[in-house]
Amino acid sequence: MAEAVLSLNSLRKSFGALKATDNVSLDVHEGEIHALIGPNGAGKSTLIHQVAGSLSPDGGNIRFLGEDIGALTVAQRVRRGLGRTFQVSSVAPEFSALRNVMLSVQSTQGSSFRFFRPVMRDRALIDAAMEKLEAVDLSERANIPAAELSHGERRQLEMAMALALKPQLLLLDEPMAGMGPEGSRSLTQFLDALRHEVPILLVEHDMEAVFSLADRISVLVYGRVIASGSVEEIRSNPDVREAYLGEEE
Ligand SMILES: Nc1ncnc2c1ncn2[C@@H]1O[C@H](COP(=O)(O)OP(=O)(O)OP(=O)(O)O)[C@@H](O)[C@H]1O
Repeated sequence: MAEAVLSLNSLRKSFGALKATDNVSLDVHEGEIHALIGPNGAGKSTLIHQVAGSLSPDGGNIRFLGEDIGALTVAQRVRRGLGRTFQVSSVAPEFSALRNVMLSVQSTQGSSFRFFRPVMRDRALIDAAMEKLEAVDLSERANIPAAELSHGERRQLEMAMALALKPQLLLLDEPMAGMGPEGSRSLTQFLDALRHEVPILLVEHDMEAVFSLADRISVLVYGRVIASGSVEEIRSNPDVREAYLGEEE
């Protein structure tokens, strides 16, 4: 099997006596959605922050595209192709949706656009940004200031901005949160297709979405992975039912 796009090996992180990440190993391969689930406080966000680079692990390592990225900053990881829909791709509320995505596209272009005339540069940027807005079904709202978008539309915009950075992997921390049923359904469809372009590490509380999307699921409880496997394996695992799913049924 080809090397994983992302692999976490024996990752550890404590806050005082609390082991928020307790020897976690997991990986994400090309073409897959690996979902990370677990009760509140299990350590999902803490893990995502370590991968993104906003939190340093106490031990273990993180390999991304064959490279140990543990010493890299958040921005360096983004430039390597580690994408996400929070924090880094922060939306400028006064700018239109289009302008926000153009800024993301521009940040991947380096200095190459300087050699074009300004109008040409804008045309190319606009086309590239519109393509991303179309991908997330937001092109009709391209000229609306981000501040005037609905919650769901804003999440679509964040996704377009993340995709504009040409990620090799996407970290999604609760993308369904605050979406209505229709928004969740259309985002589920979108992610279903997106996995073939970019693999995804998905933290999500919406079990319907997780069970319909995940190729693999890892279950985190008190910082430890207590089970990892296919949707069916996780659904039928007695430890998982007791520790987690049972409380919802
Ligand atoms: N900066 C911090 N300092 C101290 N404790 C922290 C810090 N960040 C998280 N924790 C603790 O670490 C544990 C894991 O928290 P984390 O937010 O990663 O869980 P989670 O699985 O993402 O929860 P949720 O599903 O509610 O978002 C919790 O007990 C939390 O209180």
